[in-house]
Amino acid sequence: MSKIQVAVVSYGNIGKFAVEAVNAAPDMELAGVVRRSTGNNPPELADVKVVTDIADLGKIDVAILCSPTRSIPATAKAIMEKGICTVDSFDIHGEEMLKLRRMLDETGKKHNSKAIISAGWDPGSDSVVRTLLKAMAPKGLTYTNFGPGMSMGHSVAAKAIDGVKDALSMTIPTGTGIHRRMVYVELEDGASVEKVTKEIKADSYFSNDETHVLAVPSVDELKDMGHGVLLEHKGVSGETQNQLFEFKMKINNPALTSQILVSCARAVLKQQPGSYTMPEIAPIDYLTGDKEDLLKRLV
Ligand SMILES: NC(=O)C1=CN([C@@H]2O[C@H](COP(=O)(O)OP(=O)(O)OC[C@H]3O[C@@H](n4cnc5c(N)ncnc54)[C@H](OP(=O)(O)O)[C@@H]3O)[C@@H](O)[C@H]2O)C=CC1
Ligand SMILES: N[C@@H](CCCC(=O)C(=O)O)C(=O)O
Repeated sequence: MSKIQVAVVSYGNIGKFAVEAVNAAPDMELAGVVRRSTGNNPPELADVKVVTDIADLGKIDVAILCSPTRSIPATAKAIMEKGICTVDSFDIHGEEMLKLRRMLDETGKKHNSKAIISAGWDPGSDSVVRTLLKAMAPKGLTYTNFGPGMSMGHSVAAKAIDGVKDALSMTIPTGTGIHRRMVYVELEDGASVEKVTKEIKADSYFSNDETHVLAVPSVDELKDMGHGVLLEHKGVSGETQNQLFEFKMKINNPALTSQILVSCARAVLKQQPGSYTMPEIAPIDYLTGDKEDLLKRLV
C-alpha cells in the first residue's frame, strides 16, 4: 500500500520532533518541510525538501502544523482550502478552540478536507483521558495539575512580545489545578523589563494565573523541555461515591506532542470532511495495522 504523504509545516521544537516521528512511522513518508524561509536550514534537513509553499511538495495527504498557536487558524484554513487535511496542536482552550473547530468544519465541508485540531497532550490526549474519567464517574471533580515543566505555548506567547529575544515559561503546580507561571526572558538590547513584564502579564495566556517575569542573560542555559501532568478525578459511579482515579506522566514535551500529531495525521484521513477534536475520534483510528488484529490484542 502507498505511504501517507506528509508535510511538516514550521520547523521549531515541535516541527523537529514531528519530522523524527514521521520518519519513524511505518505507514508515512515525509514529502517535505514548509518554512517561512528556505535559507539557514539545520544540517539534519540536508536531504529533506524544504519549501516556502506547500504546493511545491506535490501531492500531500496531510499537513502537520507545528506553527505558533495564534497563527494556526489562518494557516490551517489556507491549507484545507487546497483540499489537504491538517492536524494542529492549537492550545487555547474553551471558546477559542470551539471557534477554530467551527471555522475549519465549514472549510473542510466546502473543500472536501478534514482537520483534527488541538491535538497535542493538553489539549489532546489529556482531553481524551478527561472524557473517559467523566464516563467512568460522571459526577465529581477533575483536577489537571501540570508540571513543573516548560510550557511551549506560553514560551511562544512570551517570545512573541516586542523586546523579547527568547523566553522560557515554566508551569509550577500549586494544587487543585492552579498554576504559577515563572517566565524567564532574554531581552533585546535596550528593551525595558518593566514594559515586557506588563505585556506578558496582560496576555491571555498569562492573565488568569500568578505570573512572575525574570530577565536573564541566557534563556538557553535554563532550558529543559521536560514537562508532565497529574490528572486527578474523584467522583461518583452510579450512586457510589469516592471513586478515585489518577493519570500521571513525565515527558519530553515536544517529543510527545509531535508523536500525537503524527498519530492524528493517520486518524484524520479516516474521517468524513470537517473538523474534529481528539475525544471525537475513535481511538483505533490513531493506530496503524490491521484493525481486527489490533482489536484482538487491545480489547
Ligand atoms: N496542545 C499541546 O499539548 C501542545 C501545543 N503546543 C503548541 O505548539 C506550538 C509550537 O511550539 P514550538 O515548536 O515550541 O514553537 P517554536 O517557536 O519552537 O516553533 C514555531 C515555528 O513556527 C514558525 N514561526 C515562527 N513565528 C511564526 C509566525 N509568526 N507565523 C508563522 N510561523 C511562525 C517558525 O518555523 P519556520 O522558521 O520553519 O517557519 C518557528 O520555528 C506552540 O505555540 C504551542 O501552542 C506545544 C506543545 C504542546
Ligand atoms: N499546551 C502546553 C502543554 C500542556 C501544559 C500546559 O498547558 C501548561 O504548562 O500550562 C504546551 O504548550 O506545552
